[in-house]
Amino acid sequence: MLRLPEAHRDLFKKPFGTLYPNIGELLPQIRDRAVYAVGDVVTHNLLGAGIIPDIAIIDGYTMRSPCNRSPLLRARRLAAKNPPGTITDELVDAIDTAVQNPPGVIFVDGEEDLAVIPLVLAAPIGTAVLYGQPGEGVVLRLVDALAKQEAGSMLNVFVRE
Ligand SMILES: CC(C)(COP(=O)(O)OP(=O)(O)OC[C@H]1O[C@@H](n2cnc3c(N)ncnc32)[C@H](O)[C@@H]1O)[C@@H](O)C(=O)NCCC(=O)NCCS
Ligand SMILES: Nc1nc2c(ncn2[C@@H]2O[C@H](COP(=O)(O)OP(=O)(O)OP(=O)(O)O)[C@@H](O)[C@H]2O)c(=O)[nH]1
Repeated sequence: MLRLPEAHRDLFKKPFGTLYPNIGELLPQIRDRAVYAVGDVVTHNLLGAGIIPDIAIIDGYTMRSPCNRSPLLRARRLAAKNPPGTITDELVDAIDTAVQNPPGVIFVDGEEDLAVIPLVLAAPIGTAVLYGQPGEGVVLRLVDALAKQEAGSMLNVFVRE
């Protein structure tokens, strides 16, 4: 697995894209795009806005029950262990499987926040990636060459264990 050194955590606390106070404000940006969501609240709010993410990465109970309802029922269901502060090979493999055969819901046993990095690296150009910024709102990153380059350099600060 890859571990995020304590010294570099701050690098990941600032938004890795554009911060919006709510999903409603970014809807025009993601219409006609594949949407990948990281987090239970983000996924819940996308469904509430009538948007079914092509990939949802969640970790908490909040979403487990709604995932048994129609919108995501037909999605491939994957599981991956991922302790806080890490990116496990299991999570990366689940992301690759879901990207190759969407739609998919990845249930993370642990913490899903850092999944944004491998997700941006695996996502096709043009995909909209959304994740929650605690207490501030939702971050949108449209996947382009720069996003992949930045995600690659963020991955470089991790230590392989
Ligand atoms: C820096 C991050 C990614 C490190 O995550 P890590 O896996 O080590 O988990 P950590 O124990 O730090 O956090 C556990 C959970 O508490 C939440 N959290 C973290 N810091 C705060 C905070 N200051 N206030 C409220 N909630 C917080 C996070 O959303 C996270 O889900 C995380 O702390 C964080 O800030 N996440 C929110 C932003 C995010 O997802 N960034 C990733 C984009 S590349
Ligand atoms: N205002 C607003 N805030 C949001 C939205 N989505 C996420 N957030 C914020 O981001 C935080 C984390 O969102 P998520 O990562 O989706 O929620 P989560 O999966 O329960 O969070 P962790 O498991 O702790 O990572 C939320 O608690 C909110 O503070 C949104 O649509 N609107």
